[in-house]
Amino acid sequence: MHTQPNVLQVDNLNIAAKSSRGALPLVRNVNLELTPGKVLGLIGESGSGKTVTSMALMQLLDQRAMQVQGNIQLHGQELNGMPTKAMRAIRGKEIGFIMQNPMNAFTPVYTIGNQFVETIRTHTGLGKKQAVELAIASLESMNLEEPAKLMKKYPFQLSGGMLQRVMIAISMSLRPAVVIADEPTTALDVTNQLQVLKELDRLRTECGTAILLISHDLGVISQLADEVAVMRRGEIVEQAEVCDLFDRPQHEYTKKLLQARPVMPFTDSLNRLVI
Ligand SMILES: Nc1ncnc2c1ncn2[C@@H]1O[C@H](COP(=O)(O)OP(=O)(O)OP(=O)(O)O)[C@@H](O)[C@H]1O
Ligand code: NI
Repeated sequence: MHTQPNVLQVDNLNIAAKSSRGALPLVRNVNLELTPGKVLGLIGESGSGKTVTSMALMQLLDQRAMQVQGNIQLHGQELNGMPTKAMRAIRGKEIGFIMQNPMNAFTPVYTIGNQFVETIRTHTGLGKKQAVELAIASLESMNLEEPAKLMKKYPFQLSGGMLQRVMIAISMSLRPAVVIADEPTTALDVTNQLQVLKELDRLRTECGTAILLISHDLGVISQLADEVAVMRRGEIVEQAEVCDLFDRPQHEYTKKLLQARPVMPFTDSLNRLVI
């Protein structure tokens, strides 16, 4: 069988919170592989370490508070410990990030348009006019109406769901090799959830983007993920192809997670997204 090279490979990731009483382990021995065009789902109860893991991959954890050990390789390039400036060039361009809390992703004092255009221009050679056009097209693809007007607004003038869609538009506009999506649909109503899932699916099929999808919504996971990793208390306890995991969970914890919420019977992933 032909195996595709990994775009993002995480080996032996350990994360600990620094405290006066020493390091408090939050994430232990995590190994993850993201391949082009594939979606890896990450599930696990609240507090199990999903967000901390995703923040570590982006090198967004505060080094004064957290200790991150292990290898995080993007196309073979080590990200862990990379200087801030070099990492900034990768974030957004090579790795798109959809944060669990959209408010944190924006600066309150600049308009949406300002921040969007600035992000595009930082990472591409595009002029102002083309950057504005790209921003507007991306906002439209997220079902956001009157994008030109929207660009003139400030983050606090938008609802959580709208901000979430703007953030997704920004993270997708540069067609990154990797997208890390932390609960991308949680703040959205059903129509917009579907739109986001479709866009993520389009990104992976059209651009071959590798996606890490964190969600507590097993319906979302079953629709989009190819493989699923299950996290419990900072450790991956089980990882399998999505249909195997849903049909034949091995670990007791996975069985409990699946029982906690009724899941739609598994069909061929994503065919159901087409409406
Ligand atoms: N800055 C921090 N300092 C110390 N501990 C932290 C910090 N941020 C998170 N934690 C702890 O790390 C653990 C994992 O939190 P994390 O946010 O990754 O969970 P999660 O799986 O994303 O949960 P949820 O499903 O609720 O989003 C929790 O025990 C949390 O209290
Ligand atoms: Ni989280």
